[in-house]
Amino acid sequence: MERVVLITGANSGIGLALCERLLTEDSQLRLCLACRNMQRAEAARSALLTSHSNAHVDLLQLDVGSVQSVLSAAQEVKARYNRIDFLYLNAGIMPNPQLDLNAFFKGLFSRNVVRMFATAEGILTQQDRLNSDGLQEVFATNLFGHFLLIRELEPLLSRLVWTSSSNARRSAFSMEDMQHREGRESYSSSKYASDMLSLALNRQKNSQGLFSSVICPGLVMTNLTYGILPSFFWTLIMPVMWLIRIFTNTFTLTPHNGAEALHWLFLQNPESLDPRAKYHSLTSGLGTNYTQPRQMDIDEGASDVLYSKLLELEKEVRRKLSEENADEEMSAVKYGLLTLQT
Ligand SMILES: NC(=O)C1=CN([C@@H]2O[C@H](COP(=O)(O)OP(=O)(O)OC[C@H]3O[C@@H](n4cnc5c(N)ncnc54)[C@H](OP(=O)(O)O)[C@@H]3O)[C@@H](O)[C@H]2O)C=CC1
Ligand SMILES: CC(C)CCC[C@@H](C)[C@H]1CC[C@H]2C3=C(CC[C@]12C)[C@@]1(C)CCC(=O)[C@@H](C)[C@@H]1CC3
Repeated sequence: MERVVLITGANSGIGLALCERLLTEDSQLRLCLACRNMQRAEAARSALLTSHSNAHVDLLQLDVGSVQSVLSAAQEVKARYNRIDFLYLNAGIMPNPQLDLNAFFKGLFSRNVVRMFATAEGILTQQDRLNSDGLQEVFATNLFGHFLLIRELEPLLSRLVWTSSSNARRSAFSMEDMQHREGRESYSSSKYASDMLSLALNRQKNSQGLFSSVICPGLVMTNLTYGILPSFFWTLIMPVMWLIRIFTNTFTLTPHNGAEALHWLFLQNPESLDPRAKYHSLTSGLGTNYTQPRQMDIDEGASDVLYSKLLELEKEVRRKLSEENADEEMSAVKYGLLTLQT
């Protein structure tokens, strides 16, 4: 039977590389590229069809950062497919990243240098903002939109794979401020929250046949990293990066290498996976790719609390949306009556 794989943020970087790798693995797959920008989605589809001319590649308009868009896209998915074999929750943003050069140079001469290169701990901050749904943009995109999509598609789903990050850190996340309104590490917080949510989903849903995993692709040259330093700079220092790769196998560098763990999970039996592990894409100094599980720093109790808080927020957001829709209908009726009278 034809398997259906839906990938969010599939038009560039790691998501697009994953599409290439999955089509090479199984040319009979039906891929659904869920993207916010249809022009970029079309370009990605054309690129995939150039290398896999008989591939089945569908497009879906989805802005994971918008509640309305997620709900409409979910309706469309339910109309199109009976089931989704794999849902890759890959779309992600890191807006206005700022590198603390002082901390970076201090870190270079500290015992934590390898850890700094692997996780960017202590050297990277972001500036977040509210979106039109009144949610913090990074939280909405990296976590909540995906949560809502899962909730909408649940009966169709069996495997979930989150593109998380080794930048996810417990100390960046606060249960009292899960959207990270206060701090300047919204990316780290959202990725830690996705790790927790994955564990909670496994705890709640494994018995119903739904399995969730998280991966870290390593440091990869994509639009996301070109937002931190310009692409010409990365190209300039590439020899240094290859050198660093000898000491930290987390410098996977290319989207193809970064997609290693995403591809590896596609080939695994879900029962054999560890719900508390993050699966890391790694590349050795000689350029060999492999996947390695590493334990996550997560409490089961806390992950359940986050799950309940997300359910509460979902209720609130849905109520707000239906009130807005009712208001709009009311003004349309009033406007209709007015035009009838005049
Ligand atoms: N690059 C790296 O070193 C690392 C990346 N990651 C994670 O990997 C994932 C993929 O990122 P990467 O490939 O690096 O970067 P890219 O910027 O190339 O890819 C991100 C993808 O997400 C899409 N996207 C962003 N916001 C939305 C939205 N609101 N709705 C729908 N799609 C959206 C982008 O679409 P558009 O083109 O329209 O912007 C793009 O296709 C992210 O979750 C990122 O956090 C994790 C660790 C390291
Ligand atoms: C190597 C160069 C001489 C200097 C590069 C310094 C920094 C720009 C990088 C060092 C560690 C990097 C890193 C990320 C971004 C760029 C660095 C801070 C990430 C935060 C990118 C997104 C992720 O999700 C993480 C896994 C990356 C961790 C390492």
